[in-house]
Amino acid sequence: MIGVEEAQALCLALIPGAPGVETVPLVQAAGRVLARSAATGRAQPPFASAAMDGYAVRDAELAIGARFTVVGESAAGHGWDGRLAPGQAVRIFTGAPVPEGADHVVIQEDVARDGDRITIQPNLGSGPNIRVAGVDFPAGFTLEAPRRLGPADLALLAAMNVAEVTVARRPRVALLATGDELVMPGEAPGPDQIIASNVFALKAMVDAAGGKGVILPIAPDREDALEAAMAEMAKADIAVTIGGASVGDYDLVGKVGTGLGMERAFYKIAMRPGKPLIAGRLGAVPYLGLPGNPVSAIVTGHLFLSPLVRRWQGLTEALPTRLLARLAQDVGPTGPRTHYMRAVLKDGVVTPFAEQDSSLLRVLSEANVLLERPLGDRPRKAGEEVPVLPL
Ligand SMILES: Nc1nc2c(c(=O)[nH]1)N[C@H]1C(S)=C(S)[C@@H](COP(=O)(O)OP(=O)(O)OC[C@H]3O[C@@H](n4cnc5c(N)ncnc54)[C@H](O)[C@@H]3O)O[C@H]1N2
Ligand code: MOO
Repeated sequence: MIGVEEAQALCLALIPGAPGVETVPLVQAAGRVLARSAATGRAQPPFASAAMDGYAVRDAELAIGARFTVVGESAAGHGWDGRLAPGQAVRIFTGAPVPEGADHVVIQEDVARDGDRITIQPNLGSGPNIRVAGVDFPAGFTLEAPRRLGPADLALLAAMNVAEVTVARRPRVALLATGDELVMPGEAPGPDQIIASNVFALKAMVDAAGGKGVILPIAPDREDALEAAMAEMAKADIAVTIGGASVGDYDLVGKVGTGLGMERAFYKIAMRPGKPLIAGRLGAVPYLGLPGNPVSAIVTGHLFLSPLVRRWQGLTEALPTRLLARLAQDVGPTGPRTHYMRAVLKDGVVTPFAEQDSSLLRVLSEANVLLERPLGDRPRKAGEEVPVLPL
């Protein structure tokens, strides 16, 4: 069995190359991955601008008790287009262009005004309260691709006067639950049946990673039906089956995949939960066969499927975030598989749940991190630093 890191590398290598792209207006670009770097011809601010409301003067003339004549006004959107002469001041407001000749904005709290005369008061601050042209970004600035566009990026692009951006297409991820025991929520289960659950988590994870999760009709444990459903999945950008990955007589996914010409990258990894994971290509499409146990499917989804969706969009940083936290309690040694324990992280301290069975959705829903216990690890004491993966 291969380790998690090696498996993740093999998995990411299944991605065909540069993503398909589309151009969208800025208002639709939140969360999308920038596929072409965006450049601007503008500087921001485009002119030296006031950072405070007050009076623009010459710095060299500033002194407590100094007097100036107010000769004009510069407001945001309406500058004053004269040139400041000695002894003159211009009334100025935040965001307004600083007039030529001025190099200091005295805030109005530091000034006494009488008609068109101002006198500098003893509480004079240091200034200069001016934002130089291009201090935010210069003309020619480029926001580099690839990059997931967050709220601040959208504001930055807008300030750059970029109205539309070229982003990676959202990959269509086909999610196929398999098993005679499954019905969809809202249907009437037979006495030996349960409700298909993990596909809903996986769709949410795919969507959050920037893809479009598509839940297909449940495939029964019959070779012909599974073959038809899996062949259909090869039309998606990423194909995922859930369940039927293990060694039971009705675990048919590997066999049917092989019959369809699946090129296998690996089968089984040294992790718990999630050992019977399959990865490969169905036709040209990256394929994952996730184990059926709800927690196993969701944990392997977090470690393998979400990264695949991110890498498909061209992101180089595709793997889950890993942080360090202190153990709340002693934990024992690990066995031959890296254990991803469901746990709660609070104030930098991580507490694993006592119950770790891979069928327990209620425990998973209480967890906010996976506590990563590397295979073959020694016992760890309360207070030791350990890696955690936020969920
Ligand atoms: N003899 C062995 N038995 C098992 C092994 C093994 O190595 N030797 N591995 C175990 C491990 S680890 C896992 S994980 C499971 C995974 O098996 P499968 O991927 O074949 O999953 P199924 O057998 O189809 O289902 C397992 C379990 O999960 C339920 N399930 C399946 N799909 C869904 C779904 N979409 N939503 C909710 N629940 C689902 C299914 O009813 C079973 O209870 O195999 C172990 N066995
Ligand atoms: O690894 Mo299975 O995924 O233990 O339940």
